[in-house]
Amino acid sequence: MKIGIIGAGSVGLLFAAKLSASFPVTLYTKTKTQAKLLNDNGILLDGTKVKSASFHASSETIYEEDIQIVTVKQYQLEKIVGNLKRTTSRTVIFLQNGMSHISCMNELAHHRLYVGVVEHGALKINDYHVCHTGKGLTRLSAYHHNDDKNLKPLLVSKLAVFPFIYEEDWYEMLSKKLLVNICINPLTALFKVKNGGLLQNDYLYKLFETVFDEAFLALKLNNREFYWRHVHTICEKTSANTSSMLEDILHHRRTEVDAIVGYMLEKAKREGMPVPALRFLYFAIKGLEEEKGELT
Ligand SMILES: NC(=O)C1=CN([C@@H]2O[C@H](COP(=O)(O)OP(=O)(O)OC[C@H]3O[C@@H](n4cnc5c(N)ncnc54)[C@H](OP(=O)(O)O)[C@@H]3O)[C@@H](O)[C@H]2O)C=CC1
Ligand SMILES: CC(C)(CO)C(=O)C(=O)O
Repeated sequence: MKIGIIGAGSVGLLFAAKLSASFPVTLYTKTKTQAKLLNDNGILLDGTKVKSASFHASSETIYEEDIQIVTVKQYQLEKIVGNLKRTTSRTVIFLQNGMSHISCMNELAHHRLYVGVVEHGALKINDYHVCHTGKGLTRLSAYHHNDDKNLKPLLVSKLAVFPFIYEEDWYEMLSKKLLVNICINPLTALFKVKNGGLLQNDYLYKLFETVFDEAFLALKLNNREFYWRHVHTICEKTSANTSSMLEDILHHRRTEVDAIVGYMLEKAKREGMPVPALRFLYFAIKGLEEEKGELT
């Protein structure tokens, strides 16, 4: 079984490093320069060159392997989706944060589609060097087509140090992660605090809970206590983290606010549900993105 990984950023490089130990992997880069660097040097994982079964990098967009794992950011998906529309049926796994990628998956109904949640931490050091900053697992769930012979080798592969877990309900799986990201990311980016800051400051804690309640209602989930405990626990466990949204703001990069809060605003609008705290957070983060650190 051959695996294609589309996007050679933090997650793409980590997945290529880990999966190429057991499977033939093609890593699709955005530029020819990065493909050449990867083919010349291989992948460095935490400073050590990875021993690959068969690894190749390419900037072509042929995507001919049995499984394609898409690791670009949500706002970079349009081109990839366009390319995937033209390829014949294969197994395609989307690993983006947030939930707005679901709408573009409806354009790819001829593929066997999966969504995933990455609970690892990955940090790209340069075009061929990645650090595995947090050891976790990857959850996968069928968007449609749950009887897929291509996926089985991945799920049962003996990648004990890089496990995959199958989840029955994709909506519940993505909603759980979305709730975590919507409660933690925008507030930490706005107030420039580590994740734990939301638990230590009584006023930020009130905002944290307000955001949770609006998002929980808009997602139309049951069992508030279960989800609240989940979000709380992740915030405690990652209390020393700088959230990815705060990192993006500090480095003057585009954030994933559209995929996270933007998705929720659209959903609430369709349901006719007022979500004032989420609206405020959305525009606050868009405003910070535009500021680029300069005094105006
Ligand atoms: N990093 C992490 O620890 C985690 C990340 N995630 C999620 O995974 C997703 C990916 O994150 P991450 O890897 O950090 O993001 P990165 O920005 O590091 O990686 C995305 C990569 O895709 C490349 N790319 C963009 N467009 C194309 C294209 N058309 N063809 C090929 N490559 C392309 C980008 O190039 P360029 O930069 O030049 O645009 C970049 O190298 C996000 O949704 C994120 O939220 C989830 C959990 C953990
Ligand atoms: C879980 C959390 C909030 C950890 O920082 C995260 O996923 C992120 O920063 O994007």
